[in-house]
Amino acid sequence: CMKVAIDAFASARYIGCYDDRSDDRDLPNRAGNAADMTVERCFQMCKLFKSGYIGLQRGTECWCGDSYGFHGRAPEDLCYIPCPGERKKYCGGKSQNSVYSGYYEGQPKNQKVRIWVHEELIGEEKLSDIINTRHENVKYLAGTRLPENAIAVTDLAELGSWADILIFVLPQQFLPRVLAGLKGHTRPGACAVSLIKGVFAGQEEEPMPRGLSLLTDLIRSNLGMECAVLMGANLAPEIAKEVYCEATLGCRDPIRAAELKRLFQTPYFRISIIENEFSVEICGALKSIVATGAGFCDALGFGDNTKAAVIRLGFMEILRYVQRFYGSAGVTKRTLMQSCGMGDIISSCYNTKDVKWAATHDGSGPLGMHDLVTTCYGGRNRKLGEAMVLTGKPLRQLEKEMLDGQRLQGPLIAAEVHRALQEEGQLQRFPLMVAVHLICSGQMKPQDFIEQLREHPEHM
Ligand SMILES: NC(=O)c1ccc[n+]([C@@H]2O[C@H](COP(=O)([O-])OP(=O)(O)OC[C@H]3O[C@@H](n4cnc5c(N)ncnc54)[C@H](O)[C@@H]3O)[C@@H](O)[C@H]2O)c1
Ligand SMILES: O=P(O)(O)OC[C@H](O)CO
Repeated sequence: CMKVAIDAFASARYIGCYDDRSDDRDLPNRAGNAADMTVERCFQMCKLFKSGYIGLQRGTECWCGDSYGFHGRAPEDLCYIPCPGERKKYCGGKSQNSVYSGYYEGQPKNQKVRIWVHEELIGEEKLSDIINTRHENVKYLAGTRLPENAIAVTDLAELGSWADILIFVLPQQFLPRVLAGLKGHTRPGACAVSLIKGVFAGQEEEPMPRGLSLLTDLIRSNLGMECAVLMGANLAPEIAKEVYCEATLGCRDPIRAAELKRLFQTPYFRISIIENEFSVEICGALKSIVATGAGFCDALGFGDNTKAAVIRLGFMEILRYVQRFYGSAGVTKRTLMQSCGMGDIISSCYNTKDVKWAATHDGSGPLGMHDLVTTCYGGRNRKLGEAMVLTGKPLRQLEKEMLDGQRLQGPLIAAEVHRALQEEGQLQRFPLMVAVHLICSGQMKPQDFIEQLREHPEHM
């Protein structure tokens, strides 16, 4: 996965009031006039120009373009003329455009999506050049043809000054660096969506606050914009194959939530919305700890009964954690029943078992999962949890050998959770998460994993 910035919105989204000049139009294409002008009407009129932006002026004029803001932003009260066909919206001022972004049915494929790529050399070629010429990310999503409107860029400042929506999908440990590159270079009115399953582990020079820090809070505070979350039982190679799946969108603003849903949802990628962003994000992070524990179970040769118990106890600990730390924020059990909760635990804990099966049967597994063997996606936490016990190798060595140097998220998150629980005197109530951390950090023998669960509070 990568960080994506896109210039399209699945419906009209107001950007702001911008100055225009009759001798040098900000949005250069005049689509026409309409006495009953509406925002949607102007989008329809601009269809011919395949523009990402529209500007409405003097109530009835419709302008189209691929950029805006050349003459600067104007005070909002200068765009005071209501649209004659929908008086709740504004259609510009005397020399100002009310600018909207969006797209209409049939157009999205023409819109450009810019993908920020951490530049790497693949042989002698730059990864960004490979993506832009061969339309394949040969390192992180090999075998999937990317659409030609997805353009790889390497300059974060350039990306930030261009994108209306910033979508973050990268391992948590790289986020601070990426935010530093974007800071001060984002567009007014831009918003963010985080797909990162993790928690902020802090940086050495900044002592951590109590409890877990959410990555979305880091995005919000660094970039000064709203940040929704999108999490689900989603393995990238399967999504690339357009296999049916679902995800949960956490977004507190119902209008933005509806817009984002229209943007992301496809016939094979179905989305449920819940308001509580925290709970969606925290579920996405904590499931990696449970998946690591499921990997221990597989390595230790316990059967399906034990693994089912581990998954359920992990599930109950996530619920307990969310209620303990985010209960006052109105989190309900409903979140855990979403794709970001139960669904994700299942996909993380079982997927690579199927991969292994597929691999040993010439790749003829029922889900055609052979691709997963060659990528570092599906169920890595389970897989490395298993390998840690089977090989006895240190985690860092396995990360080098099996994840091409990437850090595994489960152990990082488990360490943070352990710290937060210790601060609150809650270690006893979360024996599974605690045991995963102690095993990953070499403080407990894997063989003692199940011993820690015999007196689980769920059974008391
Ligand atoms: N929301 C969801 O439904 C969902 C589903 C699956 C995964 N995820 C999450 O998406 C995130 C990323 O996925 P992934 O772990 O599969 O990663 P990945 O396989 O997409 O690859 C790693 C990425 O890190 C970038 N990178 C490598 N070195 C870097 C550096 N030094 N600085 C900055 N960037 C660097 C690479 O360019 C690449 O894009 C994780 O947090 C994962 O949990 C979310
Ligand atoms: O490979 P994992 O263990 O990080 O899991 C990937 C996704 O989060 C599954 O939804």
